[in-house]
Amino acid sequence: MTTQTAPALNCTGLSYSFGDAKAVDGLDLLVGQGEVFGLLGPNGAGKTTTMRAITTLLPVPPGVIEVFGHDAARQKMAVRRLLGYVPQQLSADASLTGRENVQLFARVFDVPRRQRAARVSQALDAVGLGDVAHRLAATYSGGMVRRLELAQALVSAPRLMILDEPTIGLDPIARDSVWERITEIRVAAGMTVLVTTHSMDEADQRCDRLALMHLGRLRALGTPAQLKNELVAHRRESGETGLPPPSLEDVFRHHSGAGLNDPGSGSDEGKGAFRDVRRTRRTASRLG
Ligand SMILES: Nc1ncnc2c1ncn2[C@@H]1O[C@H](COP(=O)(O)OP(=O)(O)OP(=O)(O)O)[C@@H](O)[C@H]1O
Repeated sequence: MTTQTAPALNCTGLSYSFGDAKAVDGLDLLVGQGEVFGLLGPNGAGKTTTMRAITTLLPVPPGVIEVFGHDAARQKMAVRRLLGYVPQQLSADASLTGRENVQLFARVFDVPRRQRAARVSQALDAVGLGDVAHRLAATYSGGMVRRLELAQALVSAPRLMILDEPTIGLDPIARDSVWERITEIRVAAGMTVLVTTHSMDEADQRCDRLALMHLGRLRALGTPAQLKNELVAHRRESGETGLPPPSLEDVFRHHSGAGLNDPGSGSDEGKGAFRDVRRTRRTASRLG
């Protein structure tokens, strides 16, 4: 299989533990080229751990993760060259201008020196920051910072873009603006997108397929419509009648026993609380 025909991502039996705690437990995932694939689940489900393993930031054994046919353990650098990653944490430097932030990533990702200036400008234009690239990132709004982080990841022309909660803490207009840019770039560059979100609307409207994780395991997989239809069928078989058509939120409550925004559930109870505070603070400082 060549990198042109291989799936963007093939994950087979991915497991990862922090000490005795299993964060990911035997996950299988196949993401086709060009898909926008949503990884969903309550806090602590294992989504970020999965993404970090795919980016080669966490060690995995050979034969577990392949990116466009390249083994993440054996061909780490080849995999890294194919990826763009926008982590949850702030990755832009407030004391640099927008352009300097993207230039920094161009150097880190070893974009050839002669192409650098053009690639930096292209990435900034692609996220709609070309005109404000001379301004310090400290003066950007939360949505602009997120778009700047997208530009940082884009400058290496990745074939698989990994976005960990790209719209967290943004207002609806900024969210739409971030997604519009992601969609435009994806179509123009034929990029595959793997994204986590806690927003039901985003998952429903923006993702081609979704995987629901809970406590490190895959609980459901399909298009948003398929997942809702499966719940309709389940309700029919169990004699639950008179309910309105299920939303994605209902689907996730069904599979995980909690809504996507509930901090933890079942044996994971309470694990999300501190993380939510940290996240809110991060977002506040980003906006402030
Ligand atoms: N560095 C770490 N050290 C110890 N445990 C960790 C570490 N990172 C994650 N975990 C644990 O692994 C599990 C999965 O965490 P992970 O961050 O992958 O979940 P998540 O689905 O991304 O959650 P969220 O939606 O809150 O980002 C959780 O129980 C978490 O507490």
